[in-house]
Amino acid sequence: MSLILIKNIKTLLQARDISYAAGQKMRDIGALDDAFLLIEGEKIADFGAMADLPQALAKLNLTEKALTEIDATGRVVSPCFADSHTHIVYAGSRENEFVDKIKGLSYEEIAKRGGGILNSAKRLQAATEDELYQAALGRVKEMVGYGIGAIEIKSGYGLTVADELKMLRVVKRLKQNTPVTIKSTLLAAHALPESYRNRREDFISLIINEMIPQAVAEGLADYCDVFCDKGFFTVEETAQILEAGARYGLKPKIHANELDFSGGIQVGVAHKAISVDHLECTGDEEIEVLMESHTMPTLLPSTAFFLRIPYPPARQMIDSGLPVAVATDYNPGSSPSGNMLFVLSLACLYLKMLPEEALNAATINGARALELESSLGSISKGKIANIFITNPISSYTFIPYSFGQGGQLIDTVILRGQIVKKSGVVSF
Ligand SMILES: N=CN[C@@H](CCC(=O)O)C(=O)O
Ligand SMILES: [Zn+2]
Repeated sequence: MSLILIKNIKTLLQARDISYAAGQKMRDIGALDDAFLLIEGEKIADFGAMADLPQALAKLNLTEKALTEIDATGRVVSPCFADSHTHIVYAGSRENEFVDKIKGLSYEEIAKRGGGILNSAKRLQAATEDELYQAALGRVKEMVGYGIGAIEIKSGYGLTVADELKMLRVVKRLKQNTPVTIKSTLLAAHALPESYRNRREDFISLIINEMIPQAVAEGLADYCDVFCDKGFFTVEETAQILEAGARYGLKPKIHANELDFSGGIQVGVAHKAISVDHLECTGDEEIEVLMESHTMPTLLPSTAFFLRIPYPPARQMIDSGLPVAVATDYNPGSSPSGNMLFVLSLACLYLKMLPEEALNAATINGARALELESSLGSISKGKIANIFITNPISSYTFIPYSFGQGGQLIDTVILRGQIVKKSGVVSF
């Protein structure tokens, strides 16, 4: 079995067994200075202070094992980020809408003119599964370069039975062919197709009677999602779809309260959603509902940045005792970037989160928003060894501080105990 020893680590983050961090506890990032980390096979075997390394090594039979040593002097080592909300299976970009937006059109106005999600749907329907797979694989590699080791990927640009399944088959291939931990979500209720303009109920029936059963029969979906917001799907429609999903064993992770106080948070919590995501329009009432739930509030600051809409009240949420996760929402319309490092900077600057809170939100809380907290998100013995090593930096606060960095901040990424990024190059 392979053995990797990372030694002389300047600071090891999340060095503890934890399943999520909420409220005041988000200020603690479990930092251990002058540390080592031992990886055996796919898993974290041990970690601790450098002073304790000889004892840890004595416990291992080194003569039988090939040992790779990495000197992490001056570097920060962290569990990889878990990006719990993305739409990275898509065809073509939407920079023409970017220009419309600069000229003053809102997201909803662009959508009403046949732009937005319907524009991406047209392009996706014309693309082959292979073309979509190659493009999405490139995005997965790019995201690994930013230190991401787990990704949720949604459908929602297909909008026909065949095309939604085509998207989910691409996600299945990514699950099988990459070392990244991937979860897939059926988001058939992402936008109402033009052909259903005057018969919404027919589209809801199609989702309930065909898309959900077929996606589940092929083993293509882990979760079920609805864009519950003004101009998209109502609370009643959302409830109908989530109930149908539940009958087929799909738990909800939903888009809620991005464009309005839509009731999305309430309907998500009522249906025991694993997460409710976006939450730009959140007030006291919504926070109270979240406080009484196990649902992870998931914030997507690069979307608010790109759409120039108000940021969600993260400070109020955390100060009320809630946990929050952050994710990239990587998609061609509202967040054309999978750069979690930039998301951390936005979380600090505009969500007013402390660096420790932002790092918790992107690691252990992101893992929890994917139900992966028992195997990922912290440095605990027995968890899967998904970790990144930065270039030499002055402190972990440098990560969100140095905004606009590309993946060059991250020197090495290890996924399932294998080095997949070294000296800036991702390969798998
Ligand atoms: N808000 C809904 N869905 C995506 C945007 C999709 C698009 O504009 O293509 C989001 O999460 O931001
Ligand atoms: Zn989204």
